[in-house]
Amino acid sequence: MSIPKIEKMEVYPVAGYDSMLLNLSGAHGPFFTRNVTIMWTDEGKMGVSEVPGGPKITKIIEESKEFIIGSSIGEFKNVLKKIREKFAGIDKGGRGNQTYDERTLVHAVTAVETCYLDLLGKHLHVPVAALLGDGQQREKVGVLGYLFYVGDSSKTDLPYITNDDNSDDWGKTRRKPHMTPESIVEEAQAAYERYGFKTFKLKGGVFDGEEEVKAIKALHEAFPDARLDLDPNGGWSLKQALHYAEEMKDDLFYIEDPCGAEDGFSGREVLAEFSRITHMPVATNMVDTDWRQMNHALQLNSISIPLADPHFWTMEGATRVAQLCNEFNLNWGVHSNNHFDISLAMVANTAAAAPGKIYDVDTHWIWQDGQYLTKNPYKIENGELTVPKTNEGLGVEVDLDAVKKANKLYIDNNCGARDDAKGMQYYIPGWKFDPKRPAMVR
Ligand SMILES: O=C([O-])C(=O)C[C@H](O)[C@@H](O)C(=O)[O-]
Ligand SMILES: [Mg+2]
Repeated sequence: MSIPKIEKMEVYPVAGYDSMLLNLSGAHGPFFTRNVTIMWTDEGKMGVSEVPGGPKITKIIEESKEFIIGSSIGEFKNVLKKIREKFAGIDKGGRGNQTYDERTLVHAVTAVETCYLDLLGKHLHVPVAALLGDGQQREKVGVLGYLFYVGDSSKTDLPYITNDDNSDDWGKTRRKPHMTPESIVEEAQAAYERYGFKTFKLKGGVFDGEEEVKAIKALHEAFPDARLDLDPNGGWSLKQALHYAEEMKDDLFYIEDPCGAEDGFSGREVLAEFSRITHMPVATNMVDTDWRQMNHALQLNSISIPLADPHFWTMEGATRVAQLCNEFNLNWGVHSNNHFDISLAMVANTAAAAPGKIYDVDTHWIWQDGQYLTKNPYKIENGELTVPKTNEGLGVEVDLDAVKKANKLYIDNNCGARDDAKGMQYYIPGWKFDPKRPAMVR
């Protein structure tokens, strides 16, 4: 039997439409960007991946071609090793202070790794989940409803999308402003009706903490059985975090990055103090984003729910974090950014391979649902994604015409990496990011 070899590879920087979602980093612009990579084998099969956008990541994936073209799908780990060696040291600044990860190499390695895994799964007739860690653990993966405060895009002259989906309340409401506790509940209700979520996460770090506490209390009243999470991305001081946590202790199921580095102490140290005082389950996608940080976070007992995004841990790395969580009595979850349906398939397969009792995974998909780059997108039903054991590879068929259209949208609008300050400056002239102040508090 011959082993397929990679004959061709293309990286497509792509853009899709987004709502004016608010967070500590500011306001999402009208377009979100991603890098879609496609590899073709000499047997004519396609392997696909999706990672965060921006030209720095595009460039590394492009410059990795020399190791990829001509390799067999069995050689993928050696290829990844060569890429890691060639670009070692380029992410010296780490993930940065923004809500999103500003590294480049981890994302580029994920882009390449996922294409090979997709091809291997197709070649071996198994889902990617079966190739990761200890193999596929489940077919159903719980997903949370990711709620955001949404700004009034009509206050800007930016080309935000409106009226793109009038099929139900969720489609209608997701492009409208949501700035009060009542309106956040309406958002949750509409999302629940379409997707059936059992867990909701509210993105905080937007208003003064007291206001966000009100939104959580309103959500708890409206959905008394739902598991709730609030994530201000480390924007509160330890003192503030302790105060708000006390107020929400009967409402939250867990809390995410309530505080972070301050006064010369690392985020891991400060979260360790928070955890010890409150005994609350604490999730993070900010302080244990690589193994060195994870080592310190574990020694300090800083957190109990590492959110291992496969886009910045790689699919194999995120599964390894899940194995560790399972052995060490931690709970594994997933972080996300805006994404298309290829990433949805990546998250579904990784979570399907995560052993033990995992938390409902994050996804921004509900804000993009309808903008498909595949012909058979995964669906969220009853708050779950399904990865059938009969799937092959990621379980999606890429729609090349749709990818090319999304690439044109990226080029025509001069898109690049994410910048949430621009949209925010329409609300507050001269607005600048401050990792310790909610976006609307200036
Ligand atoms: O859990 C998180 O921190 C995120 O999802 C980070 C994202 O950057 C979120 O803040 C967003 O999309 O604005
Ligand atoms: Mg977070």
